[in-house]
Amino acid sequence: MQGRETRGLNPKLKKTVVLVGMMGAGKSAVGRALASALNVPFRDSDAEIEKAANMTIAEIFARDGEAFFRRKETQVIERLLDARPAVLSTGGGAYMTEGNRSMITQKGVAVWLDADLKVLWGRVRHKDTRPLLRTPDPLATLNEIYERRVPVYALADLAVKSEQGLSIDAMARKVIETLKTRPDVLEES
Ligand SMILES: Nc1ncnc2c1ncn2[C@@H]1O[C@H](COP(=O)(O)OP(=O)(O)OP(=O)(O)O)[C@@H](O)[C@H]1O
Ligand SMILES: O=C(O)C1=C[C@@H](O)[C@@H](O)[C@H](O)C1
Ligand SMILES: [Mg+2]
Repeated sequence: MQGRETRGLNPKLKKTVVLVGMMGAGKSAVGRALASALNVPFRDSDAEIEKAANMTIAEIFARDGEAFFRRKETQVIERLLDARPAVLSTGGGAYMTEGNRSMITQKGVAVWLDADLKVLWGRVRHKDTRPLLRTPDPLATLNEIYERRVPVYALADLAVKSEQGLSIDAMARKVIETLKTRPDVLEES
């Protein structure tokens, strides 16, 4: 997406934008559109872990457990933060660890994609790929995870509200507008 906001302006990304938030917030989908608009690489920690293991996340959780997955997630995020500025979408649980949070804010900028429970459920309910939601009552589980995590996501450097009906490209444009408030992150030239 090379939108009106970026065409001809050539904004320069100086730090990696790390998207954090709940499952279904749009970190992967919006992250891809954002990277394309800013003309920087797109990385996704979940996809990197799956590629390295040659297994899906559900398979990794089942075979090696969540603690193993979390260790891999931290390693992948650390490696990707040391590369040139990019858009990095994280898994929904990555921002819960204090070590991950401080590493992200030190080397990049954390942007919380803040969607409410109804929007999230509408996006994740038809998919069986998220092991944490494989419970007898996945909506109740999503609600519990949401209540527990929201205060932590709120610690992110920046937040962008994801409203119902806002397209992926529109959301990426909204993130760019928010990044423009931080010239140390996005320099307009
Ligand atoms: N703004 C949006 N408008 C419409 N659909 C969206 C929007 N954002 C995301 N989606 C859709 O919702 C689904 C979940 O989005 P996505 O996979 O990007 O979430 P995520 O935050 O990466 O979740 P996870 O933490 O599980 O990786 C996808 O099908 C995606 O296309
Ligand atoms: O919210 C979570 O803890 C998760 C979200 C996904 O992105 C994956 O990282 C995995 O399914 C765990
Ligand atoms: Mg994702």
